[in-house]
Amino acid sequence: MQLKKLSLRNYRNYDEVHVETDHMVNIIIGPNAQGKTNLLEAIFVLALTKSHRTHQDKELIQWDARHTMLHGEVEKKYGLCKLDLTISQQGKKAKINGLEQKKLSQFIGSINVVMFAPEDLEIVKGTPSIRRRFLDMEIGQVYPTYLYDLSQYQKILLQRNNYLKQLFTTRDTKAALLDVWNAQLVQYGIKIIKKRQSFIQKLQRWAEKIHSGITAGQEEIKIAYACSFDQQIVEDETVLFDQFMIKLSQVKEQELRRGVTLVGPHRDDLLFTINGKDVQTFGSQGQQRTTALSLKLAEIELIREEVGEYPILLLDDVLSELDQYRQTQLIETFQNKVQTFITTTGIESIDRSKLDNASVIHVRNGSLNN
Ligand SMILES: Nc1ncnc2c1ncn2[C@@H]1O[C@H](COP(=O)(O)OP(=O)(O)OP(=O)(O)O)[C@@H](O)[C@H]1O
Repeated sequence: MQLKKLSLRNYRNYDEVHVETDHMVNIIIGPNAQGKTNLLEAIFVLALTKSHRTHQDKELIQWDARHTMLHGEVEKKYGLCKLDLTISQQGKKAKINGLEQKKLSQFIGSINVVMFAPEDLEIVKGTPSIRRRFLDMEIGQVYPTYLYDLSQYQKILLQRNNYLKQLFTTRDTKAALLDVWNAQLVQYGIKIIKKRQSFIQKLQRWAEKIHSGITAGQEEIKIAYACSFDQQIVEDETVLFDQFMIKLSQVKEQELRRGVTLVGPHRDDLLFTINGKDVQTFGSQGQQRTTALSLKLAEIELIREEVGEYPILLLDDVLSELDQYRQTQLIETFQNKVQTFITTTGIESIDRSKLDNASVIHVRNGSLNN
Protein backbone atom coordinates (compact mmCIF):
# COMPACT_ATOMS: atom_id res chain seq x y z
CA MET A 1 0.00 0.00 0.00
CA GLN A 2 1.09 3.52 -0.68
CA LEU A 3 0.19 6.79 0.99
CA LYS A 4 -0.55 9.28 -1.75
CA LYS A 5 -1.88 12.26 0.23
CA LEU A 6 -1.72 13.43 3.79
CA SER A 7 -3.41 16.56 5.15
CA LEU A 8 -3.29 17.73 8.74
CA ARG A 9 -5.02 20.55 10.53
CA ASN A 10 -4.07 21.71 14.02
CA TYR A 11 -1.87 18.67 14.47
CA ARG A 12 0.97 19.30 16.99
CA ASN A 13 3.06 22.15 15.49
CA TYR A 14 1.27 22.04 12.09
CA ASP A 15 -1.51 24.60 11.54
CA GLU A 16 -2.34 23.17 8.16
CA VAL A 17 -0.22 20.98 5.94
CA HIS A 18 -0.66 18.96 2.74
CA VAL A 19 1.73 16.32 1.45
CA GLU A 20 1.40 14.59 -1.91
CA THR A 21 3.76 11.84 -2.98
CA ASP A 22 4.16 9.26 -5.70
CA HIS A 23 7.47 8.06 -4.32
CA MET A 24 8.36 4.84 -2.55
CA VAL A 25 11.14 6.49 -0.54
CA ASN A 26 10.36 9.81 1.14
CA ILE A 27 12.97 11.63 3.20
CA ILE A 28 11.76 14.16 5.73
CA ILE A 29 14.63 16.41 6.58
CA GLY A 30 15.12 19.35 8.92
CA PRO A 31 16.82 20.52 12.13
CA ASN A 32 15.70 19.30 15.57
CA ALA A 33 12.24 20.07 16.93
CA GLN A 34 10.75 21.27 13.61
CA GLY A 35 8.02 18.63 13.18
CA LYS A 36 9.63 15.67 11.40
CA THR A 37 8.54 13.05 13.93
CA ASN A 38 5.14 14.75 14.17
CA LEU A 39 4.60 13.98 10.49
CA LEU A 40 5.48 10.29 10.88
CA GLU A 41 3.41 10.13 14.04
CA ALA A 42 0.40 11.50 12.11
CA ILE A 43 0.66 8.64 9.58
CA PHE A 44 0.89 6.19 12.49
CA VAL A 45 -2.19 7.76 14.13
CA LEU A 46 -4.16 7.43 10.88
CA ALA A 47 -3.41 3.72 10.95
CA LEU A 48 -3.94 2.98 14.63
CA THR A 49 -5.87 6.02 15.96
CA LYS A 50 -3.19 6.22 18.67
CA SER A 51 0.27 7.66 18.88
CA HIS A 52 3.35 5.48 19.26
CA ARG A 53 4.81 7.91 21.79
CA THR A 54 1.99 9.05 24.03
CA HIS A 55 -1.14 7.64 25.65
CA GLN A 56 -2.58 11.15 25.84
CA ASP A 57 -4.58 11.88 22.68
CA LYS A 58 -4.97 15.53 23.66
CA GLU A 59 -1.21 16.04 23.20
CA LEU A 60 -1.79 15.58 19.46
CA ILE A 61 -4.11 18.57 19.26
CA GLN A 62 -2.32 21.83 18.65
CA TRP A 63 -2.06 23.96 21.77
CA ASP A 64 -5.10 26.27 21.98
CA ALA A 65 -7.01 24.32 19.28
CA ARG A 66 -10.18 22.38 20.09
CA HIS A 67 -9.58 19.48 17.76
CA THR A 68 -7.21 18.11 15.16
CA MET A 69 -8.11 16.66 11.77
CA LEU A 70 -6.13 14.09 9.82
CA HIS A 71 -6.85 13.05 6.24
CA GLY A 72 -5.03 10.40 4.28
CA GLU A 73 -5.44 8.78 0.87
CA VAL A 74 -3.90 5.37 0.46
CA GLU A 75 -3.59 3.35 -2.73
CA LYS A 76 -4.31 -0.28 -1.86
CA LYS A 77 -4.51 -3.44 -3.88
CA TYR A 78 -8.25 -3.00 -4.27
CA GLY A 79 -8.32 0.77 -4.87
CA LEU A 80 -8.03 4.11 -3.18
CA CYS A 81 -8.97 4.35 0.48
CA LYS A 82 -9.73 7.80 1.94
CA LEU A 83 -9.42 8.11 5.68
CA ASP A 84 -10.51 10.92 8.00
CA LEU A 85 -9.87 11.07 11.70
CA THR A 86 -10.90 13.89 14.02
CA ILE A 87 -9.56 13.97 17.55
CA SER A 88 -11.08 16.31 20.11
CA GLN A 89 -11.26 16.48 23.91
CA GLN A 90 -14.56 14.57 23.58
CA GLY A 91 -13.09 11.65 21.66
CA LYS A 92 -12.44 10.48 18.11
CA LYS A 93 -14.51 10.31 14.94
CA ALA A 94 -13.38 8.20 12.03
CA LYS A 95 -14.52 7.95 8.41
CA ILE A 96 -13.57 5.57 5.64
CA ASN A 97 -14.36 6.90 2.15
CA GLY A 98 -16.68 9.44 3.73
CA LEU A 99 -18.63 6.90 5.79
CA GLU A 100 -18.54 7.37 9.53
CA GLN A 101 -17.42 4.25 11.40
CA LYS A 102 -19.38 3.40 14.56
CA LYS A 103 -16.41 1.71 16.16
CA LEU A 104 -12.77 2.72 15.92
CA SER A 105 -11.88 -0.96 15.57
CA GLN A 106 -13.61 -0.84 12.14
CA PHE A 107 -11.24 1.95 11.12
CA ILE A 108 -7.99 0.59 12.59
CA GLY A 109 -6.04 -1.46 10.08
CA SER A 110 -7.45 0.34 7.02
CA ILE A 111 -3.83 1.17 6.46
CA ASN A 112 -0.97 -0.75 8.00
CA VAL A 113 2.23 0.81 9.24
CA VAL A 114 5.42 -0.32 10.89
CA MET A 115 7.24 2.36 12.84
CA PHE A 116 10.88 1.95 13.75
CA ALA A 117 12.05 4.62 16.18
CA PRO A 118 14.91 4.94 18.70
CA GLU A 119 12.52 4.23 21.58
CA ASP A 120 11.84 0.76 20.10
CA LEU A 121 14.95 -0.37 21.92
CA GLU A 122 12.69 -0.26 24.97
CA ILE A 123 10.69 -3.17 23.53
CA VAL A 124 13.82 -5.22 24.19
CA LYS A 125 15.22 -3.40 27.24
CA GLY A 126 12.15 -1.96 28.94
CA THR A 127 9.35 -3.20 31.16
CA PRO A 128 6.83 -5.96 30.29
CA SER A 129 4.07 -3.35 29.91
CA ILE A 130 5.98 -1.81 26.95
CA ARG A 131 6.15 -5.23 25.29
CA ARG A 132 2.45 -5.87 25.92
CA ARG A 133 1.58 -2.47 24.38
CA PHE A 134 3.72 -3.34 21.35
CA LEU A 135 1.99 -6.71 20.99
CA ASP A 136 -1.49 -5.29 21.42
CA MET A 137 -1.02 -2.50 18.90
CA GLU A 138 0.54 -4.76 16.30
CA ILE A 139 -1.97 -7.58 16.67
CA GLY A 140 -4.78 -5.00 16.66
CA GLN A 141 -3.81 -3.51 13.32
CA VAL A 142 -3.89 -6.93 11.66
CA TYR A 143 -6.85 -8.47 13.50
CA PRO A 144 -9.33 -5.72 14.50
CA THR A 145 -11.55 -8.11 16.53
CA TYR A 146 -8.60 -8.54 18.90
CA LEU A 147 -9.05 -4.92 19.99
CA TYR A 148 -12.68 -5.55 20.90
CA ASP A 149 -11.75 -8.64 22.96
CA LEU A 150 -8.93 -6.73 24.61
CA SER A 151 -11.14 -3.82 25.61
CA GLN A 152 -13.74 -6.25 27.03
CA TYR A 153 -11.01 -8.03 28.98
CA GLN A 154 -9.66 -4.75 30.36
CA LYS A 155 -13.13 -3.63 31.43
CA ILE A 156 -13.78 -6.91 33.23
CA LEU A 157 -10.32 -6.83 34.83
CA LEU A 158 -10.94 -3.35 36.21
CA GLN A 159 -14.33 -4.35 37.62
CA ARG A 160 -12.94 -7.56 39.10
CA ASN A 161 -10.09 -5.63 40.76
CA ASN A 162 -12.59 -3.14 42.19
CA TYR A 163 -14.63 -6.05 43.53
CA LEU A 164 -11.53 -7.61 45.12
CA LYS A 165 -10.72 -4.29 46.82
CA GLN A 166 -14.30 -4.01 48.06
CA LEU A 167 -14.10 -7.57 49.49
CA PHE A 168 -10.88 -6.63 51.25
CA THR A 169 -12.32 -3.52 52.90
CA THR A 170 -15.57 -5.25 53.93
CA ARG A 171 -13.66 -8.39 55.06
CA ASP A 172 -16.11 -10.46 53.01
CA THR A 173 -14.44 -13.85 52.59
CA LYS A 174 -17.42 -15.54 50.89
CA ALA A 175 -16.82 -13.51 47.73
CA ALA A 176 -20.10 -14.67 46.25
CA LEU A 177 -19.73 -12.81 42.94
CA LEU A 178 -16.17 -13.80 42.26
CA ASP A 179 -17.16 -16.84 40.19
CA VAL A 180 -19.17 -14.64 37.86
CA TRP A 181 -16.20 -12.32 37.32
CA ASN A 182 -13.89 -15.30 36.88
CA ALA A 183 -15.98 -16.83 34.11
CA GLN A 184 -16.05 -13.52 32.20
CA LEU A 185 -12.36 -12.85 32.74
CA VAL A 186 -11.46 -16.30 31.46
CA GLN A 187 -13.82 -16.08 28.47
CA TYR A 188 -12.03 -13.00 27.08
CA GLY A 189 -8.62 -13.84 28.58
CA ILE A 190 -8.27 -17.01 26.54
CA LYS A 191 -9.06 -15.17 23.31
CA ILE A 192 -6.23 -12.72 24.05
CA ILE A 193 -3.79 -15.47 25.00
CA LYS A 194 -4.51 -17.58 21.92
CA LYS A 195 -4.18 -14.64 19.53
CA ARG A 196 -0.94 -13.52 21.15
CA GLN A 197 0.47 -17.02 20.97
CA SER A 198 -0.23 -17.47 17.27
CA PHE A 199 1.01 -13.94 16.45
CA ILE A 200 4.27 -14.49 18.34
CA GLN A 201 4.84 -17.84 16.63
CA LYS A 202 4.52 -16.19 13.21
CA LEU A 203 6.69 -13.25 14.26
CA GLN A 204 9.30 -15.67 15.57
CA ARG A 205 9.51 -17.52 12.26
CA TRP A 206 10.20 -14.30 10.33
CA ALA A 207 12.52 -12.80 12.95
CA GLU A 208 14.66 -15.94 13.02
CA LYS A 209 15.18 -15.82 9.27
CA ILE A 210 15.84 -12.07 9.15
CA HIS A 211 18.14 -12.01 12.18
CA SER A 212 20.20 -14.84 10.83
CA GLY A 213 20.61 -12.84 7.58
CA ILE A 214 21.66 -9.66 9.38
CA THR A 215 24.22 -11.49 11.52
CA ALA A 216 25.52 -13.69 8.68
CA GLY A 217 24.22 -16.81 10.43
CA GLN A 218 26.11 -16.08 13.66
CA GLU A 219 23.08 -15.51 15.85
CA GLU A 220 19.88 -17.45 16.34
CA ILE A 221 17.09 -15.33 17.75
CA LYS A 222 14.06 -16.76 19.55
CA ILE A 223 10.98 -14.84 20.57
CA ALA A 224 9.00 -16.66 23.23
CA TYR A 225 5.64 -15.91 24.76
CA ALA A 226 5.98 -15.70 28.53
CA CYS A 227 2.47 -16.44 29.71
CA SER A 228 0.91 -17.99 32.83
CA PHE A 229 0.24 -21.20 30.85
CA ASP A 230 2.45 -23.65 28.95
CA GLN A 231 2.31 -23.73 25.17
CA GLN A 232 0.49 -27.11 25.02
CA ILE A 233 -2.18 -25.82 27.37
CA VAL A 234 -2.73 -22.69 25.25
CA GLU A 235 -3.20 -24.82 22.15
CA ASP A 236 -6.26 -26.59 23.57
CA GLU A 237 -9.02 -24.11 24.36
CA THR A 238 -10.94 -26.41 26.75
CA VAL A 239 -7.81 -27.27 28.71
CA LEU A 240 -6.83 -23.60 28.78
CA PHE A 241 -10.25 -22.63 30.14
CA ASP A 242 -10.01 -25.24 32.92
CA GLN A 243 -6.41 -24.37 33.82
CA PHE A 244 -7.19 -20.65 33.93
CA MET A 245 -10.08 -21.34 36.34
CA ILE A 246 -7.89 -23.62 38.47
CA LYS A 247 -5.12 -21.01 38.70
CA LEU A 248 -7.63 -18.35 39.73
CA SER A 249 -8.91 -20.59 42.53
CA GLN A 250 -5.31 -21.28 43.63
CA VAL A 251 -4.51 -17.59 44.02
CA LYS A 252 -7.88 -16.60 45.50
CA GLU A 253 -6.57 -16.01 49.06
CA GLN A 254 -3.65 -13.98 47.78
CA GLU A 255 -5.91 -11.92 45.52
CA LEU A 256 -8.30 -11.20 48.38
CA ARG A 257 -5.37 -9.98 50.47
CA ARG A 258 -3.83 -7.85 47.72
CA GLY A 259 -6.95 -6.64 45.90
CA VAL A 260 -5.58 -7.35 42.40
CA THR A 261 -5.98 -10.04 39.74
CA LEU A 262 -2.85 -12.17 39.72
CA VAL A 263 -3.43 -14.46 36.73
CA GLY A 264 -4.15 -13.53 33.12
CA PRO A 265 -2.78 -11.97 29.94
CA HIS A 266 -2.38 -8.56 31.64
CA ARG A 267 0.74 -10.11 33.19
CA ASP A 268 2.18 -11.62 29.98
CA ASP A 269 5.59 -10.84 28.58
CA LEU A 270 7.79 -11.48 25.56
CA LEU A 271 11.20 -13.05 25.96
CA PHE A 272 14.01 -12.52 23.45
CA THR A 273 17.01 -14.84 23.38
CA ILE A 274 20.08 -14.90 21.14
CA ASN A 275 21.89 -18.23 20.99
CA GLY A 276 19.94 -19.26 24.07
CA LYS A 277 20.83 -16.21 26.21
CA ASP A 278 18.34 -13.62 27.40
CA VAL A 279 18.95 -10.46 25.30
CA GLN A 280 17.57 -8.10 27.94
CA THR A 281 20.06 -9.30 30.56
CA PHE A 282 23.05 -10.49 28.55
CA GLY A 283 22.77 -8.82 25.15
CA SER A 284 25.20 -6.10 24.13
CA GLN A 285 23.79 -2.72 23.09
CA GLY A 286 24.40 -3.75 19.46
CA GLN A 287 22.59 -7.07 19.89
CA GLN A 288 19.66 -5.32 21.55
CA ARG A 289 19.46 -2.87 18.62
CA THR A 290 19.65 -5.67 16.07
CA THR A 291 16.93 -7.56 17.96
CA ALA A 292 14.66 -4.51 17.73
CA LEU A 293 15.47 -4.19 14.02
CA SER A 294 14.80 -7.88 13.31
CA LEU A 295 11.52 -7.60 15.18
CA LYS A 296 10.39 -4.65 13.05
CA LEU A 297 11.47 -6.28 9.78
CA ALA A 298 9.66 -9.45 10.84
CA GLU A 299 6.54 -7.39 11.44
CA ILE A 300 6.65 -6.06 7.88
CA GLU A 301 6.71 -9.61 6.48
CA LEU A 302 4.06 -10.80 8.88
CA ILE A 303 1.69 -7.99 7.84
CA ARG A 304 2.29 -8.81 4.16
CA GLU A 305 1.52 -12.46 4.88
CA GLU A 306 -1.68 -11.71 6.81
CA VAL A 307 -3.04 -8.67 4.94
CA GLY A 308 -1.80 -9.51 1.46
CA GLU A 309 0.23 -6.36 0.88
CA TYR A 310 3.19 -4.60 2.41
CA PRO A 311 2.60 -1.98 5.12
CA ILE A 312 4.09 1.53 5.05
CA LEU A 313 7.42 1.75 6.85
CA LEU A 314 8.12 4.74 9.08
CA LEU A 315 11.76 5.18 10.08
CA ASP A 316 12.15 7.85 12.71
CA ASP A 317 15.72 8.98 12.98
CA VAL A 318 17.07 5.45 13.09
CA LEU A 319 19.26 5.23 10.01
CA SER A 320 22.05 7.26 11.61
CA GLU A 321 22.09 4.74 14.47
CA LEU A 322 22.64 1.77 12.17
CA ASP A 323 26.02 0.96 10.66
CA GLN A 324 26.36 0.97 6.86
CA TYR A 325 25.75 -2.80 6.64
CA ARG A 326 22.49 -2.69 8.58
CA GLN A 327 21.34 0.44 6.70
CA THR A 328 21.89 -1.42 3.43
CA GLN A 329 20.04 -4.47 4.76
CA LEU A 330 17.11 -2.33 5.77
CA ILE A 331 16.84 -0.23 2.62
CA GLU A 332 17.66 -2.96 0.10
CA THR A 333 15.31 -5.53 1.58
CA PHE A 334 12.32 -3.34 0.94
CA GLN A 335 13.37 -1.02 -1.86
CA ASN A 336 10.61 -0.75 -4.48
CA LYS A 337 8.33 -2.95 -2.37
CA VAL A 338 7.61 -0.99 0.77
CA GLN A 339 6.78 2.69 0.79
CA THR A 340 9.08 4.27 3.34
CA PHE A 341 9.12 7.61 5.15
CA ILE A 342 12.45 8.44 6.76
CA THR A 343 13.19 11.35 9.08
CA THR A 344 16.69 12.69 9.46
CA THR A 345 18.47 15.87 10.45
CA GLY A 346 21.08 15.41 7.75
CA ILE A 347 21.08 13.55 4.46
CA GLU A 348 24.76 12.72 4.93
CA SER A 349 23.83 9.99 7.44
CA ILE A 350 22.10 8.07 4.63
CA ASP A 351 23.93 6.10 1.98
CA ARG A 352 23.52 8.30 -1.13
CA SER A 353 23.26 5.42 -3.57
CA LYS A 354 20.05 4.36 -1.82
CA LEU A 355 18.40 7.68 -2.44
CA ASP A 356 17.84 7.60 -6.19
CA ASN A 357 14.20 8.37 -6.91
CA ALA A 358 13.53 9.46 -3.34
CA SER A 359 11.40 12.52 -2.63
CA VAL A 360 12.86 15.00 -0.17
CA ILE A 361 10.51 16.95 2.09
CA HIS A 362 12.08 19.82 4.04
CA VAL A 363 10.48 20.66 7.37
CA ARG A 364 10.96 23.92 9.21
CA ASN A 365 8.88 25.07 12.13
CA GLY A 366 5.72 23.23 11.15
CA SER A 367 5.92 24.12 7.44
CA LEU A 368 6.88 21.92 4.52
CA ASN A 369 8.78 22.53 1.36
CA ASN A 370 8.91 19.60 -1.05
N1 LIG B 1 0.40 19.81 20.81
C1 LIG B 1 1.35 20.59 20.27
N2 LIG B 1 1.04 21.82 19.79
C2 LIG B 1 1.99 22.60 19.21
N3 LIG B 1 3.28 22.24 19.08
C3 LIG B 1 3.63 21.04 19.55
C4 LIG B 1 2.70 20.14 20.15
N4 LIG B 1 3.36 19.01 20.51
C5 LIG B 1 4.63 19.18 20.15
N5 LIG B 1 4.82 20.39 19.57
C6 LIG B 1 6.06 20.96 19.02
O1 LIG B 1 6.56 20.09 18.00
C7 LIG B 1 7.97 20.23 17.93
C8 LIG B 1 8.64 18.87 17.94
O2 LIG B 1 8.37 18.25 16.75
P1 LIG B 1 9.00 16.82 16.42
O3 LIG B 1 8.94 15.95 17.61
O4 LIG B 1 8.33 16.37 15.19
O5 LIG B 1 10.51 17.24 16.18
P2 LIG B 1 11.56 16.65 15.14
O6 LIG B 1 11.63 17.57 13.97
O7 LIG B 1 11.30 15.22 14.88
O8 LIG B 1 12.88 16.85 16.00
P3 LIG B 1 14.06 15.84 16.42
O9 LIG B 1 14.97 15.81 15.25
O10 LIG B 1 14.66 16.57 17.57
O11 LIG B 1 13.45 14.54 16.79
C9 LIG B 1 8.41 21.00 19.16
O12 LIG B 1 8.76 22.30 18.75
C10 LIG B 1 7.19 20.99 20.04
O13 LIG B 1 7.12 22.15 20.82
